[in-house]
Amino acid sequence: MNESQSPTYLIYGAGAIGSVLGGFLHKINRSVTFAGRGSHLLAIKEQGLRITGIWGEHLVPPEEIDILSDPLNREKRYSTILLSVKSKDTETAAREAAELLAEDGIMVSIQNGLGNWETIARLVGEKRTVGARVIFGAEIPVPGLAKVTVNADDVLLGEPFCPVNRALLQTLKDDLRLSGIPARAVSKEEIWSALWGKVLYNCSLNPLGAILEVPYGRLGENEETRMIIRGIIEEIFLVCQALKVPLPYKGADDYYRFLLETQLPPTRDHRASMLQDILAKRKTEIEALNGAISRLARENEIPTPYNDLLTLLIKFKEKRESQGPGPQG
Ligand SMILES: NC(=O)C1=CN([C@@H]2O[C@H](COP(=O)(O)OP(=O)(O)OC[C@H]3O[C@@H](n4cnc5c(N)ncnc54)[C@H](OP(=O)(O)O)[C@@H]3O)[C@@H](O)[C@H]2O)C=CC1
Ligand SMILES: CC(C)(CO)C(=O)C(=O)O
Repeated sequence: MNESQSPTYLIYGAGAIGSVLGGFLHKINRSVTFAGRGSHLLAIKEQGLRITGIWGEHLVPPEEIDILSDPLNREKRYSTILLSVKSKDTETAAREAAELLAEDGIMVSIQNGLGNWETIARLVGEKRTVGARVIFGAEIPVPGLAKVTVNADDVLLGEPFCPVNRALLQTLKDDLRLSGIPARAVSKEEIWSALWGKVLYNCSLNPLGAILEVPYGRLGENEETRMIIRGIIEEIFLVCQALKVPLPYKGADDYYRFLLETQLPPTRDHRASMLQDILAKRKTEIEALNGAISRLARENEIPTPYNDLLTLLIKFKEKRESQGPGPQG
């Protein structure tokens, strides 16, 4: 991007997080195109996109909603693609979006879990791949409405593999901040460390929240769930040690305290995205979270019974929700 050009944003996966990011970028008059599917996309096309919650109200009226399905939009090449699909859809969505990415553009993974950055890099090249750590919460309570529920820290952006188009990366960070979303650009080491830090957080809370069907806060209040959380964390630290992953915490004890005392309080009322997936009968991101930990642990001969069990229970719940409870309930 040269000085005179403005970024062109494509939100690939206009669900909860993508709608909030796209809606906020629209608020500061950036060029934003939405790619999505289902009832939410239909609703924003017909009635516009409404954003509500802790960061205030905003409406993108229907006449200002730019949807990728417009044939002219499919001819365009976008400078900055924000990939905001669930991890199970990364391969397909990134492959589709790769066709629309400018040669010197960036594709930013706005996702939780392990493996997404590598998949994107395989499809668009390491020089166009950017990682993000997002730790604000968003939901779609009804189609057409995106609600910002909680915020635990700034959005972090960084180059996971090698230098990318830095002007675009800086512009994205500046645009997010200008729009009202706290964001920072960080080094390669910090973005990996932040991704794994978020994996620790999601692995500790999401499957338990989804299995027990309670908000995050309840998991920290009960001795039983705290014991399980501790087991999950200790196993992930063993895997990180074996893989030499630079975690932003000194050890399992240190992180356990940080989770309970610092990270949990501002997100106490949040229902894990994994719980929202189960309730909506969607597949979860367990394979990119505890499932990925179990796989990496097996490769390194590390026993991870807590992560293995939670992965199996979530898979059972996914099937039960999609196939129905059966005669015994
Ligand atoms: N929601 C949250 O609070 C947070 C989420 N995250 C992470 O952000 C990522 C996105 O999560 P979230 O916004 O909740 O997910 P959503 O399911 O709300 O949004 C993803 C959207 O992308 C659509 N989609 C999937 N594949 C394609 C495709 N090939 N083409 C077009 N649209 C597609 C989905 O449609 P369909 O539903 O039909 O599959 C869905 O509408 C995840 O990795 C999540 O872990 C991170 C922090 C917080
Ligand atoms: C919303 C958030 C950031 C929890 O704070 C999350 O990561 C999730 O629900 O999976």
